[in-house]
Amino acid sequence: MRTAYSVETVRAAERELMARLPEGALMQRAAAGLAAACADLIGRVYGSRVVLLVGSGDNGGDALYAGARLARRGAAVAAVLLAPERVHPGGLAALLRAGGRIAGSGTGAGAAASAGVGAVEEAILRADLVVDGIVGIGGTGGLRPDAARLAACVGESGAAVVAVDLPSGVDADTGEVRGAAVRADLTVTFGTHKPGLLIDPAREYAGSVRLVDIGLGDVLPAEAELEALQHVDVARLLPVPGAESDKYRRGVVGIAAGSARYPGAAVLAVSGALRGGAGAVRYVGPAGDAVVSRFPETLVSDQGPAKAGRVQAWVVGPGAGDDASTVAEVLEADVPVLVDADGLRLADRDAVRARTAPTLMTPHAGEAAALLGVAREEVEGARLASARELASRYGATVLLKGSTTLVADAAGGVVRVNATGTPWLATAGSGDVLSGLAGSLLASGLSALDAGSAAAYLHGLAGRFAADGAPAGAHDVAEAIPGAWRDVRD
Ligand SMILES: NC(=O)C1=CN([C@@H]2O[C@H](COP(=O)(O)OP(=O)(O)OC[C@H]3O[C@@H](n4cnc5c(N)ncnc54)[C@H](OP(=O)(O)O)[C@@H]3O)[C@@H](O)[C@H]2O)[C@@H](O)CC1
Ligand SMILES: Nc1ncnc2c1ncn2[C@@H]1O[C@H](COP(=O)(O)OP(=O)(O)O)[C@@H](O)[C@H]1O
Ligand SMILES: [K+]
Repeated sequence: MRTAYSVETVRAAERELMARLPEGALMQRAAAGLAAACADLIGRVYGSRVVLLVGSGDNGGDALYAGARLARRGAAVAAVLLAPERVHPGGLAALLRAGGRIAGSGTGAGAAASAGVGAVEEAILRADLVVDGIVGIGGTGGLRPDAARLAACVGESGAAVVAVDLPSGVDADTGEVRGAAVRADLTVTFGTHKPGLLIDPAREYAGSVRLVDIGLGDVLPAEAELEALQHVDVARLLPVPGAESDKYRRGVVGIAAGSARYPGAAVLAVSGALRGGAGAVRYVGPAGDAVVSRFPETLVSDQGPAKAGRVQAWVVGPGAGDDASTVAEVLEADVPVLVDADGLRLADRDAVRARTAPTLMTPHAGEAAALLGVAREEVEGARLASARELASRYGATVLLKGSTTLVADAAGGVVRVNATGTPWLATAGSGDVLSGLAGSLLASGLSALDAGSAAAYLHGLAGRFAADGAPAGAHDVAEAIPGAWRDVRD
């Protein structure tokens, strides 16, 4: 499991750890890891041109100490000081001792970045490596103008960019980016991931992320704010039939989807459900012929959901058009229900809130925006807050789809994030496959949080396998699910 902790939690853990260690020890651990990661990234340190962007906090201190290590290995290191009068004194002294200099000064100590704006920009543009130590977890609000200008200049440079702890300008706790931010090739983060490193849009600014162990793990609480399942975690969740299994024990998933206008949505939801581990897939709705001709193993009912027979979880909504009564009927069932697509629009909020069995809602950003009464961009810019808010309003588990998929429970607690997907998944019908898959996992007994996050994981992986660098249709994604499943279990 990859976990991420909020700034508040990190601060508390940091205090506890610092009290046990000699002063400065944590920063030395951080700087050592940072310098090693920089060296790995650029390959050859000796003779390389390194520019440090140094804010007045400890993030800048990390950059300076790491810069000193690189200077000792023969790099030409120049520090751009955003607030020279408040720079980390020990870090600056270490850099100067190691032969580094202050950018814009030409000679060494004493001059400020403001002494030569042109020189600073030129240094950034000519650098092999830029180390962004402007601001880390101490950042608040969007970058201030001086810092924003530097971030823009970094964007124009061909240098490799390493962010210290976080790319400056992104919100550590939420993944929101307001205004300018540094775009990094690599982010070297200390002690634990921060939620922002795993959630778009900030995740995109971070590049690849390397975690440096500074000993914080021992003092962090058991429950994180955010967690990302890995192969082993998903493998543990996936239902595997035993010797005594039969199709009912494995779970029956009911799919109430499709319409005369959109029969394909029913077929795709069934295609996902058949690969989700349930023992049987039952279909109710007007697309029975289309479903059976593609998947003869489906149990098709011409009755409504209430009379369709035994079902351990329902999926309702994909391609449902305006069939509000089926959505209402499914919501009355005392089994887990997944509500997707048109179902999200048609579901009565009070009916969802009144349910006692789990409900899993699976909106994309546009659907979530409509439910929250805000613009789509607002949801895309603040995914974590949006998923949590929706979960709380509906008293349901919410899986917010997109480049990073989030799954949040109504009661709060840890939020799961999934990043196995690929932009190739942005293709019509791939969400229908996901809802069938997640519904199937619900039917086999997983909680809404586990079913949603395991389904998102498999679906993302299947998308990668199906696309493999070329466009794939939603049905290709469904067909790649068994391969994803095997990959996870291996
Ligand atoms: N946690 C750990 O265990 C360890 C943490 N370590 C490191 O410490 C870092 C945290 O250091 P920190 O607390 O000194 O804060 P930091 O991120 O440098 O920011 C404060 C500075 O930023 C400024 N500033 C604020 N907002 C801004 C904005 N929008 N735009 C521009 N500037 C802005 C703010 O200015 P001020 O408000 O004071 O004027 C102040 O100068 C952490 O990220 C990690 O790198 C490691 O060394 C070891 C272990
Ligand atoms: N840029 C992206 N990167 C990764 N996954 C994506 C991206 N865009 C969409 N997806 C995934 O593709 C699926 C699309 O679902 P959805 O928007 O409901 O499509 P549809 O309604 O056509 O079925 C979701 O699983 C979503 O997470
Ligand atoms: K930074």
